[in-house]
Amino acid sequence: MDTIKRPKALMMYFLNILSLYKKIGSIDKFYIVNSILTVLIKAVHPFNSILFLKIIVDELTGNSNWKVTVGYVLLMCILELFFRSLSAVLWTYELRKIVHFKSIFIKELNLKTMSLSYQQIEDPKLIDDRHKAMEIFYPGQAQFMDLKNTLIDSKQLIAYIIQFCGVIAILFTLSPYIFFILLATYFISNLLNTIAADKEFNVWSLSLVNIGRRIGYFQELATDYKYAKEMRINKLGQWLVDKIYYYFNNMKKDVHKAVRTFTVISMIANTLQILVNGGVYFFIGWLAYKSIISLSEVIVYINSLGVFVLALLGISSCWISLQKAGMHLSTYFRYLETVSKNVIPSGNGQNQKLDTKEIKIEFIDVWFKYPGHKQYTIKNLDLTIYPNEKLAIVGENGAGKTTLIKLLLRFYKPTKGYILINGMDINRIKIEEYMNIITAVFQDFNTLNFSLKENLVFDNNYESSEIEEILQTLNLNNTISKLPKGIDTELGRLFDQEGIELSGGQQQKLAIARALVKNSPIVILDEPTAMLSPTAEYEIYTNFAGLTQDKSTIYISHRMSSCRFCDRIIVMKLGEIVELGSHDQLMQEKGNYYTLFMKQAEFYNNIDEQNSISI
Ligand SMILES: Nc1ncnc2c1ncn2[C@@H]1O[C@H](COP(=O)(O)OP(=O)(O)OP(=O)(O)O)[C@@H](O)[C@H]1O
Repeated sequence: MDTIKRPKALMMYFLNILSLYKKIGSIDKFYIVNSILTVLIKAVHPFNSILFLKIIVDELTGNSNWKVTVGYVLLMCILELFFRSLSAVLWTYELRKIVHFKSIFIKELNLKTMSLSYQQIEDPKLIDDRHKAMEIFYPGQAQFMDLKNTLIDSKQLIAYIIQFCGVIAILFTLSPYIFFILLATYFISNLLNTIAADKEFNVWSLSLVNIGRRIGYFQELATDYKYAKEMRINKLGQWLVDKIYYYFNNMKKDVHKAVRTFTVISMIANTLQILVNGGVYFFIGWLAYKSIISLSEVIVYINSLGVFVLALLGISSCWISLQKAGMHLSTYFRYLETVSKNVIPSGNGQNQKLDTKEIKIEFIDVWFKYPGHKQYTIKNLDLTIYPNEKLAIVGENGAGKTTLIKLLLRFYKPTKGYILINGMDINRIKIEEYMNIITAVFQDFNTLNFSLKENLVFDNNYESSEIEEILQTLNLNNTISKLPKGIDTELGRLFDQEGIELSGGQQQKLAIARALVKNSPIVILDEPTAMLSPTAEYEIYTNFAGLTQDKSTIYISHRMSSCRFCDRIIVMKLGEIVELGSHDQLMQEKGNYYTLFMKQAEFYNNIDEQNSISI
């Protein structure tokens, strides 16, 4: 839970903003020069009129030389033009660069997220950190911080402090007492505003970010095409709209709470400032009335007081927004520093070369429980998958089949035991290299709103003949060749009216084709064929076996008949292997496999009799 603890926290926020500038400086040094110039121009600008007005009034009330007076007026205007033009140029550069930095930072954040292990991206703490880190670039419901405002406010703060010091020096010459009263007012009102901002920020950070995420999610459910079917079939429209409304109401309450405290405290601070400023104006007037100060001095003091008030307000609002930004940047930097669990500690067999010609996979006494769970999902598992073997895994729902695959894919590490490939612990192989030797298609595979070709190869280059052969084997080539743009046709109509919607079965074939195009020596199919008819599944698996002759393949299917072509079949129950052998062996044993197989055969035979559908 992030709450502000001073003064250590303030120092940390300050250092965070400094780190942000350091990071930006490493991308573009000139931006730092631009920032320094911006601060100087902004700091000095108000003194142009203060100084020249005094000189002009002195001239008018003294020598009264109109030529000199006009000269001063012209000089003041030229300097004013110079300050404004330079500010505009610096501002344009600033805005242009902020877009550039945003794109670099978002890229960095995305790469960081992609580099994290599967287990890490499931961690709610990390999900929260990522969400807050992204908010820097896309300020959402929670309105935490915006990169643009942070960069601008940090420069403004320094400029206001310089202005403040300048006018304080001028006001000191008016009266040291006035100086101290103004200083005390500044500290008290700033303190009050900071307390108000803390309270407001805590409401935002502790409550609204979560509500904001929820609302975002419901919004997605209501508008995203992929949920449209469920929403309509189950008539979820009103239910969802009510939920969004409910959370907006909750948000409203928290916003009211935050804003009420902020308003009351700010009003006290502002009243204090107005009273003190009024007192000082009165004092200046009295000094002029008593002829203690001249007309030009009255103008200088009044202008200085105006700059003092603006600088004070500026310091206060920048200070508040920068505290939020500094705090938020802590999460941002923490997220960027999260070490991926995929990274192998140095000196741990890193960079060992793996012979990928013949792959032998060994599970040695593997036990696994999901993070935060007490029960083991995989128990006491010993298994060897021999080079080019076709292995099927069957078992009831929840038996641990997919979990076993997730361990082999390094989404999680075994709690106990080892998984070896050609004798090497898989967790010692570089993740990029590892992902080249293994591929998988899951039940919940995704097709993307890109072209069919991109869905197959992403950004890789493959020979067209290789892709053709695979598409032909999976019976997809006919469908694709009839399309006007062929393999370049976009999938889905989200971005292209001419895009196509594939049937569930065609999508599954596409996902399998994608895995085959990757040409990895280990291929896993975790029941991606559920939408296919038993005949189509059987055909695909048999053709698939032909395409993967020189690969180690693992199949998970609830259709026993589809596993018959495999060299061996393992039956899992409650995380353990309870049977292992070829189809014939297991049928002879008349154990779990036999029972499952016979039940399904009976079921399909009944259907067959009724509907003349054969498996
Ligand atoms: N991310 C997770 N966190 C916690 N528990 C999980 C997670 N994923 C799966 N489980 C649990 O682990 C057990 C095994 O799940 P798994 O998906 O491996 O089974 P399965 O044999 O593939 O089942 P199915 O045939 O239904 O796909 C189940 O009890 C499931 O609830």
